[in-house]
Amino acid sequence: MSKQAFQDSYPAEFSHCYGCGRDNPHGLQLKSYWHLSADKEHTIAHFTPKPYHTGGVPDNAYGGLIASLLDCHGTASAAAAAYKAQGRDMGTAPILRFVTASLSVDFLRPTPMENKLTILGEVIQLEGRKATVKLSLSTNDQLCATGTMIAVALK
Ligand SMILES: CCCCCCCCCCCCCCCC(=O)SCCNC(=O)CCNC(=O)[C@H](O)C(C)(C)COP(=O)(O)OP(=O)(O)OC[C@H]1O[C@@H](n2cnc3c(N)ncnc32)[C@H](O)[C@@H]1OP(=O)(O)O
Repeated sequence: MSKQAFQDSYPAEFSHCYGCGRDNPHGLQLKSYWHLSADKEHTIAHFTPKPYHTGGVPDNAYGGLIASLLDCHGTASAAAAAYKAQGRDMGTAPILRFVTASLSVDFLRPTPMENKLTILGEVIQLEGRKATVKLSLSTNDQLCATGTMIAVALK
């Protein structure tokens, strides 16, 4: 299985996203991959917050950062699952790209700043142009946030 990040297969015109665009030097440049565990096929990404990603107090990450990480990992996971369902490698034509139609986030506990964050995704439904993605963000084995996304493939 390819170890290329999903986002690195996006065409150049789709590579400017603040959350995951490889051509956005001011962005988060999130990278997502397949992650095979014993029981399920997930997608995974990691991100280590910088001190300026803090929320109200320096120890904790800003909620908007958490939502951004789930957002970009979710749409990338939807695209990867759609390519896989069609038996195609990511990035092959015709290009499949998803945007966020809805995203709900539950912030379960404050997210500490000093550690690497793990973002997991699971595409639980793929129907027509619509993907439903379950998301989570954890650190030090502590679940900090969960999310549900509806992503829609661009026409
Ligand atoms: C800024 C855009 C740039 C685009 C080019 C770049 C793209 C590649 C760059 C990748 C970089 C990463 C991106 C990071 C993730 C973002 O941050 S994306 C930016 C934030 N999101 C947006 O700006 C999206 C704005 N919304 C829209 O453009 C349109 O509403 C949508 C989502 C494309 C849907 O419109 P549409 O194509 O007319 O589709 P529509 O027929 O209404 O709906 C299709 C299906 O989705 C369902 N659906 C639509 N909306 C919803 C909803 N809110 N809740 C539930 N279901 C819904 C419909 O019910 C329908 O379902 P079925 O009837 O087929 O079962």
